Amino acid sequence: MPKVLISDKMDPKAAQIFRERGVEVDEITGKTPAELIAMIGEYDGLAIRSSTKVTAEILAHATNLKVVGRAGIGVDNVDIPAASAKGVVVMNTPFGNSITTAEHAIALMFALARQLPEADASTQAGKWEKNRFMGVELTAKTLGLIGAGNIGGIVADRARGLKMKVVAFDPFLTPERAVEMGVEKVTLDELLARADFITLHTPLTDSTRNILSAENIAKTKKGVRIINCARGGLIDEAALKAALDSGQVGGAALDVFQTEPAKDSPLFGTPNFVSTPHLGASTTEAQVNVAIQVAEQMADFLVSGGVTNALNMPSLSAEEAPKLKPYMALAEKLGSLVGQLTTGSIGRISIHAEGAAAELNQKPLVQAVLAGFLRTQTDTANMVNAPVLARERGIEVREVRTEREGDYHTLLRVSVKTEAGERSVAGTLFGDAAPRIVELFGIKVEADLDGPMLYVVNEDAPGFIGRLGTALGEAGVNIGTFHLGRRQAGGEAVLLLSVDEPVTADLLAKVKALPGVKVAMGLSF
Ligand SMILES: NC(=O)C1=CN([C@@H]2O[C@H](COP(=O)(O)OP(=O)(O)OC[C@H]3O[C@@H](n4cnc5c(N)ncnc54)[C@H](O)[C@@H]3O)[C@@H](O)[C@H]2O)C=CC1
Ligand SMILES: O=C(O)CCC(=O)C(=O)O
Repeated sequence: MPKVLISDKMDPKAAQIFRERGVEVDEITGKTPAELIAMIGEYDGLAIRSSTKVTAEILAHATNLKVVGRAGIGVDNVDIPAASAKGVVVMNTPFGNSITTAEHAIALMFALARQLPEADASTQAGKWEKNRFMGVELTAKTLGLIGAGNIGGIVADRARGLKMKVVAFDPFLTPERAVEMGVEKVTLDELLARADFITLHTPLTDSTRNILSAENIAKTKKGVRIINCARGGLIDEAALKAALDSGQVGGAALDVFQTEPAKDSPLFGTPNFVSTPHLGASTTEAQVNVAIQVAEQMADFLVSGGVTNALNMPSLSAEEAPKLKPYMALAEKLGSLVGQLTTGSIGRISIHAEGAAAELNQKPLVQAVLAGFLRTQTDTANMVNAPVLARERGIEVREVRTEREGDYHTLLRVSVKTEAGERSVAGTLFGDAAPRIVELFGIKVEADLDGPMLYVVNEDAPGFIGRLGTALGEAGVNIGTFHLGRRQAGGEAVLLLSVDEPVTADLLAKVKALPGVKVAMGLSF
């Protein structure tokens, strides 16, 4: 039974779903990195929010870990390259807390416009300072949206309901989507110059870090009010403090900080500064949503191989997964076969699906071929990191589909382009379940690829098989299965033999010494 650790506070629905779906679950929150390192080895899945930092060091000790599930959106607390290198799938729940977070941004905008926290503190202190707190209306003001994705889109919708004009800076926002959202797409400089309120809704990346730098804050309209419910690091906090002190910025509300938990900040106590402790996603509704979603996604993956909302794997529904399973095994074997039989650099790998195979989700098949192929070059290759490794090695990957059936009702062909030309292997499924290779470099064969194997190319001549059998017998090697194919009578023939022991260099030397042998290699699957 797979076992999951919930290491951050999560709605109890998550644990309930894991149990109902046959996944054992421990809820242990508030552990230090060292404590997590000590315990992570026993878990297949790790369900987190933003407190647990899934570092390369923790992943290095996660010997059984298959999936990290983030009950939320931002995954900047997960080292995704390190997870991918280990073959650990990283999932998030991209929509479960969007409305809640957008509402928090709107709440903070009102808090700034009417100085609600300060007015509340003053009133409760018995001061009744009616003349001190003069607010501004939101109606007809310009809201500058930096990042117009899911949350930005909801904020824009609510702001338009408040009769605000919304301008948006987002390099990936299409003009059509901007029209649909009712926002005006502008450059960053234009937004800075025009906005009365600025709200940030981008992930933290190299291109967004310090997007509100001292230089950009200086370009804003005097008295602008700034809201950040996305990620600390988008705003230069020292520059924000200086701009609040000088009055360039009329108010700022931060839900997120460069360093969290933010227990101390020069911003604390600054007039017109409002803060919340990363509460953007903290509503009952959002936490139930993300808890249910993360548990369902992780259970699907651990129990039936379904992949949803993964950041480092193509999606695969829980219904598709069992159907794809034997194809993935075939794809991986074909990739491995072609990798073991090819020497020299590979410029391109093409994966051609024919007949029933062409109707399937191709992405996981392609990744399985690449993983099988690359594992012949590096032990670290897996389904998750294979596309990145292929790209790093300059291998072009092509996908071709032909729905029409050929000789087989379903066929996968893997071709590699080398300096010596294009070579291909092909395989099918017998009874829709058992992978069989049916073509090897243009020669028809019919073989299962399993365990240690001996691959021989020889001139087709009477007596050869007997001599090979004798050589193997004399070396004490037992033959499991024996598959033979040839281009034409008397031409080039191919032999694939499964043997009970790995093929040794000694045995290969003996086989190579037999008359007519052109190639002899040991393979393993
Ligand atoms: N405070 C909280 O509790 C929460 C914070 N968040 C944060 O909110 C962020 C946004 O979430 P979603 O809207 O769901 O993400 P999203 O992926 O739907 O939208 C992000 C938008 O940022 C845009 N973008 C990327 N680079 C940009 C750049 N250099 N300049 C301007 N725009 C850029 C993208 O094109 C995209 O439209 C998340 O990355 C997460 O960090 C999310 C949920 C809760
Ligand atoms: O889980 C939380 O409270 C934080 C949510 C968040 O920051 C996110 O989903 O990106």
